Amino acid sequence: MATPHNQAEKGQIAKTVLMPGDPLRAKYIAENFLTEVQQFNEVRNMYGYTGMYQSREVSVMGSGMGMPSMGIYSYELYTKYDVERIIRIGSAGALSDDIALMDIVAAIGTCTDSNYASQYGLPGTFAPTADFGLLKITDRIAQEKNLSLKVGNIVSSDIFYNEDNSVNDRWKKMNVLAVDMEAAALYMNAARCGKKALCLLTISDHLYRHESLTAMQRQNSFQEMMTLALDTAAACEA
Ligand SMILES: O=P(O)(O)O[C@H]1O[C@H](CO)[C@@H](O)[C@H]1O
Ligand SMILES: O=c1cc[nH]c(=O)[nH]1
Repeated sequence: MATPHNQAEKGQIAKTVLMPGDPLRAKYIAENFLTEVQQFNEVRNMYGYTGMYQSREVSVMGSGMGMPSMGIYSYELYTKYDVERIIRIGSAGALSDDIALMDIVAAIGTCTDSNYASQYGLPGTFAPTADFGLLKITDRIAQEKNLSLKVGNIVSSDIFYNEDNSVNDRWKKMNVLAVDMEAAALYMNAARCGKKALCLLTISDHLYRHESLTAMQRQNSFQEMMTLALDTAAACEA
């Protein structure tokens, strides 16, 4: 049953999986928020765990950085392990003047500079979008918790260190809120596999104000996003 990247047996992974880029963030969630935790993967140190949260089974696994890595892990979860929904919980750089450090962004859609969609041979440009049902649940929970959730478009880039600063200006002019590196591959895999996905991002850097979170702010604000994603998972159908 194992894949080249995941040693789990079928049945060891919950229907809903939270995916941070960093496998140590997955470990942190398992250790601090889940009970009855079982580790299902350590291949390449891409840790994966299943446990209980509010009486519901939830898994959490790292995706690694970039679309090829997210592409592999999410495709395997959807197609080999019968996972129904994946909620990415990542960090992002803000483009918009209306977004502040520690804000949580929910990506209703994601642009990309990657050619990931070329595999589908489409006669035009594909628009990767979040699952509306998941997004509605997250938005409702955020309102109940009085959290500032910014819902909008993002861009998933293949390039972290871009020497051309004008690239950000051009996305910003299209009202793109923030930059990550994985959401587009996740949304495309979900669409292709007939599954559900949502990407939540905590703003760790502002690319115009040149601000970034301290280690302590990072930990606290990521915890808000983690509980928002876990509460969303718990509110989903089994
Ligand atoms: O914090 P994560 O989820 O890794 O997300 C962001 O951080 C990494 C870059 O530092 C990229 O993976 C980007 O998408
Ligand atoms: O600037 C940033 C910060 C986090 N993640 C990104 O992809 N870019």
